[in-house]
Amino acid sequence: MYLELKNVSFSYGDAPVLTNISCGICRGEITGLVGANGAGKTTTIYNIVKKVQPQKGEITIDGENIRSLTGNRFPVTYVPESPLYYEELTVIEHLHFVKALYPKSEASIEALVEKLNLREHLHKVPGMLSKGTLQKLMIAISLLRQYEILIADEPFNGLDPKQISIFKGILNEIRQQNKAILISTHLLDMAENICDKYIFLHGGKVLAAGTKEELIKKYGLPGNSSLETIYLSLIQ
Ligand SMILES: Nc1ncnc2c1ncn2[C@@H]1O[C@H](COP(=O)(O)OP(=O)(O)OP(=O)(O)O)[C@@H](O)[C@H]1O
Repeated sequence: MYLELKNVSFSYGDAPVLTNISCGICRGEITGLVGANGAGKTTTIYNIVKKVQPQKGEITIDGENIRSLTGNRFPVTYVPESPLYYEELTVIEHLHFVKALYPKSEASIEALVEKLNLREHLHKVPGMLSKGTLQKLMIAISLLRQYEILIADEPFNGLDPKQISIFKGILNEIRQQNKAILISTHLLDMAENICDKYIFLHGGKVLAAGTKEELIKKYGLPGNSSLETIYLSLIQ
């Protein structure tokens, strides 16, 4: 595993949210972090992107604790669930700002603007953007950083079918570059459509993890079971 969570537990105050989470993601794969509302997907991501710290356990990348990977040595980029931006900067100013922070990143502003159909919005501030266009700005920003791991929290929120298809194409390119991808979603058909592996979170615990075929075999389910069938049979 490239990124690994080992027995991670986390509470907000006294309320335990994650209990002994152990799982990981590999390079060259898209892993779906799947679970119901409140299962702990965003909190797991917050622990990985260092927004919060686990009270127990550790998170490693290539065997090294993420606490010791500071600055540009921390190879994670992140698409947040709720957009984060500067009210006063336009779309193009956001892109130049992030690009300036990561001068060694090979991503090109021009290519991303083209790919994500952002050209007509370049001189607008975030308050003037639709939800989907704001989400595309968040995706563009995340891809401008230098990274080996892309983490996206409910990235399909607000995207129309064409933009979902474009984003799926981008994810495939990133997978081909042998980078690791973790996507959180409660949309099981979407996860089944794009992910190589799954981590099922339920009540702050890992219920099961693996490829669809591994899960079907492990739990003795019919060979043609959908991800939804697998998930529903496991949470019962
Ligand atoms: N800042 C916070 N303070 C206290 N409890 C929180 C906080 N943030 C989240 N929680 C609680 O932690 C649990 C897990 O929330 P989390 O947002 O990680 O779940 P999720 O799987 O991402 O859900 P969703 O699909 O609705 O985004 C929930 O019970 C939630 O109420």
